[in-house]
Amino acid sequence: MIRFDGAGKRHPDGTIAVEGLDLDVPSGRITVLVGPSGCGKTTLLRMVNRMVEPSSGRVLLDGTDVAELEPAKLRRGIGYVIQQAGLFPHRKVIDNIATVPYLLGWDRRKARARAAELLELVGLAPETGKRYPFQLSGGQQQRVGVARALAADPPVLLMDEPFSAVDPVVRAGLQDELLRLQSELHKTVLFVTHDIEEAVRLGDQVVVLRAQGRIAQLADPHTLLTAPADDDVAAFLGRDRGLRGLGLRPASAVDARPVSDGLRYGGWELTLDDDHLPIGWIDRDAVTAELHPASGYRPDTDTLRTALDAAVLSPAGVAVALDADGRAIGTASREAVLAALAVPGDEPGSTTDGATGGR
Ligand SMILES: Nc1ncnc2c1ncn2[C@@H]1O[C@H](COP(=O)(O)OP(=O)(O)OP(=O)(O)O)[C@@H](O)[C@H]1O
Repeated sequence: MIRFDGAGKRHPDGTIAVEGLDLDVPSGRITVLVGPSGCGKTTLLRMVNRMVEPSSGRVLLDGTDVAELEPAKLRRGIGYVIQQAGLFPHRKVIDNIATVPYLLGWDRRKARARAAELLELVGLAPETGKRYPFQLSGGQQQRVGVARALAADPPVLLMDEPFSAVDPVVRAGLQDELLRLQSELHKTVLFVTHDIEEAVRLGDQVVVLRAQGRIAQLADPHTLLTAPADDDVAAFLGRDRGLRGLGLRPASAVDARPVSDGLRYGGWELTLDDDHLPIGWIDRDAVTAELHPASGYRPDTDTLRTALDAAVLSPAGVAVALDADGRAIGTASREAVLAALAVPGDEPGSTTDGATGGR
């Protein structure tokens, strides 16, 4: 775990970059620092690997004050990914990735074998390793940057706006990739962005900062979107924050009506075959028994967004909950899906565990 314990930074010219922050960054999770330009995000991130020394307070890594650790050694145990990847232009991709293993004194063959493994892990073809950074696209360079940060298998990853220099489509791909990697690797990730969309997509917890590194809110993405701490946070989250929450909440949160409780909604009836596979909706008042497509969602793997989409597309306004074999297990109206967006018992401004508040 990384702990900021009253960590502050006052520069010699008197600028207070960070006033003094208490924050716990839990192990094995992604914590995102988000906030307007100049609020101190990069300063906080760099305090962890001692690229910035706090002028007050401490930063603890698994209980040890990083100030007691030798910087070069500390940094070898912390992956660091920055905007534009920051690759060495004169070194082949494979050697860029192997930078830290070389520094750790691994022999060349072992270091390159590890780098080749990492190329694959971040979704790049083996031949990419032989190229120079300028021969890669921006998105590919960022992948190399991530691979390089992971080379010595550090438990901690610091990521400073790593995806902000690429276009939105590539960026979404890189975000997916990071989530996939994290589901395998379980690193302690501290991720800086000024993009709230990225923050709620990636963060297990999101720390919204105001000027001088003060915490405006610390919460999981869903709580943040549905219960912003105050008007400033709500404004920062944007007007469509409620809709964005749909993509974050699992469809299992919907209180679906079991198939055994009936398949009629007003004049519409869902027909199933003998195996409970949906055939379609029938308008019971219509003269002909025309079948209308039944759209469904998987409660175990989909989000509320998919469930709502299925409900909206259905002529009855009802989504069909399906099991892994496509059998109907329940039905959920638009209203039922939307009701799942509300978090019972959550008070506006509540924070998650691990928050120790700002000063
Ligand atoms: N060496 C320095 N001397 C004086 N002030 C500095 C120095 N480095 C940073 N600052 C100031 O500290 C504040 C925080 O900077 P920091 O780079 O941490 O912000 P940030 O939130 O990462 O910003 P951005 O999103 O624009 O990258 C800013 O006001 C910045 O101008």
